[in-house]
Amino acid sequence: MAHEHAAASGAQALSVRGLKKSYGGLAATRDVHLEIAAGQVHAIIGPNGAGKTTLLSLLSGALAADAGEIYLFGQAMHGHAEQARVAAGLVRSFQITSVFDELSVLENLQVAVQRGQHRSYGFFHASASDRLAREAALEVARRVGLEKVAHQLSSQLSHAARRRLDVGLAIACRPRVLLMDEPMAGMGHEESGDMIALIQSLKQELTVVLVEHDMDAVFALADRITVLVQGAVLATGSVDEIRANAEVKLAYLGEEETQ
Ligand SMILES: Nc1ncnc2c1ncn2[C@@H]1O[C@H](COP(=O)(O)OP(=O)(O)OP(=O)(O)O)[C@@H](O)[C@H]1O
Repeated sequence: MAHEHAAASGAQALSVRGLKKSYGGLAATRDVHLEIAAGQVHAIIGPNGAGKTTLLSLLSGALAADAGEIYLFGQAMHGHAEQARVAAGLVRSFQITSVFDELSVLENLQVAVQRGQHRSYGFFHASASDRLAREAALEVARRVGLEKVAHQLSSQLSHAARRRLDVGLAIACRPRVLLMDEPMAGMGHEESGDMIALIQSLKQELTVVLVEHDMDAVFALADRITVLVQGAVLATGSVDEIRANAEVKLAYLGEEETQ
């Protein structure tokens, strides 16, 4: 597969150059440059209001950047709408609104598979394509540990199961780079552990950009960490480099002191 080849050759999954976004007078993203290697979990951390969610929204295309370039395995994504980025393999998870409460887990996954289908099974006619979509949806349900509740209504899921469904919906779109916004939010210790294991398992297939406040999860998962402060990149490095970085410690200490 091209993606595996890319991972093996150390290719950049995502390159971000000079990305900028202001809300009125407030610069939420200031000239952000990022290089995210294929097959890695790359965490984005930073104090509240640092611009992490804004950055993910700019990458997914939910927000239009004021300036800058975004490349997915060398292919320009800037200037493309969100759906075109999804089709190219740049997919954001945890957009809770994308779950249809009145559909079962499996039906939700099937809708997501069919949305991303033109990339893979577009040449089959409708009924064969429906069957393949259902099989693919079942496979995704297994993949995220929801096979036992596959026929339950999505509205009946626990919080943790719903978050797994969010991951499943994103995987169903066959991402090459998965953007995850606080996957551990609102989870207990054990549920977080399960989510960490799930994200760890995804690394074999894709690249993950992870925004997360739970530092235990970040340190367990990340190959590289980028620290954002006031919309700008303060530092990028390995877990050990970031933990030892005096400027990073100061940025967090500064936050604690003001709270
Ligand atoms: N729609 C908006 N309009 C105006 N300002 C906004 C908007 N969204 C975010 N901001 C501001 O932009 C800055 C960055 O916000 P953002 O949500 O991206 O940060 P964050 O790092 O994700 O924060 P948190 O960790 O609290 O989720 C903050 O100062 C925030 O108040």
